[in-house]
Amino acid sequence: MAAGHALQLEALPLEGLLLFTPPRIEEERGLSSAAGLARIGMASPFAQDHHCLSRQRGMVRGLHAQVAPRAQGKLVRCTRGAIWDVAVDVRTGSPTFGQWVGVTLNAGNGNQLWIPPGFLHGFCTLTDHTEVHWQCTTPSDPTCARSLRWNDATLGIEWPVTDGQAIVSEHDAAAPPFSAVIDWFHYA
Ligand SMILES: Cc1cn([C@H]2C[C@H](O)[C@@H](COP(=O)(O)OP(=O)(O)O[C@H]3O[C@@H](C)C(=O)[C@@H](O)[C@H]3O)O2)c(=O)[nH]c1=O
Repeated sequence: MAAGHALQLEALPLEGLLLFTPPRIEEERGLSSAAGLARIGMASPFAQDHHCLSRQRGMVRGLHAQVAPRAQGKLVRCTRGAIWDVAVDVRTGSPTFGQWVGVTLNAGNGNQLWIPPGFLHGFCTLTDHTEVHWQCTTPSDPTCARSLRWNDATLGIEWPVTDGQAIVSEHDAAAPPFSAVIDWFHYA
């Protein structure tokens, strides 16, 4: 990538969350963008790739995490449309336990959210036909999967949809409340 087009990196208010904006070179054929965690001294330990399509605006997926021995970090990007992407700190002992951060990820600027193990993840589509891609540090393992109700009042997440507008899966609608989070992760 040409000099002067650096990867932008923003540390978000909850320790461990990082927002990347890779450089994008616009040229006559379209654009080119390259980013590598190695550029900022992080290993790139991804074990699995996911790609999902949400047909409608206002679809909420989450909140999801995987616990040990398959605790999972994720690097999330939106490759078509836009999402409101949310991470919740559920590391027991963390000074920000129960706090959340939300960012808009969109295909236009290619920004990416790094969510380390210890956070729940969820998103709401802001456009129809939204595609999201994420890389995970561990393979999916249903025995380690944990969910929390996306609209739990204790968390107070500001979603761009009301409870009545949101389109959620049966599984996510039946997820337990915040009080179910008991020692899923430990703050180191
Ligand atoms: C995650 C996963 C799903 N599937 C299948 C199961 C199901 O038929 C379909 C959709 O699965 P889910 O309902 O779990 O998909 P979804 O609700 O999109 O789950 C995702 O939500 C976001 C917020 C995350 O953070 C992700 O890690 C993941 O948990 O894909 C697999 O076959 N392998 C996998 O590894």
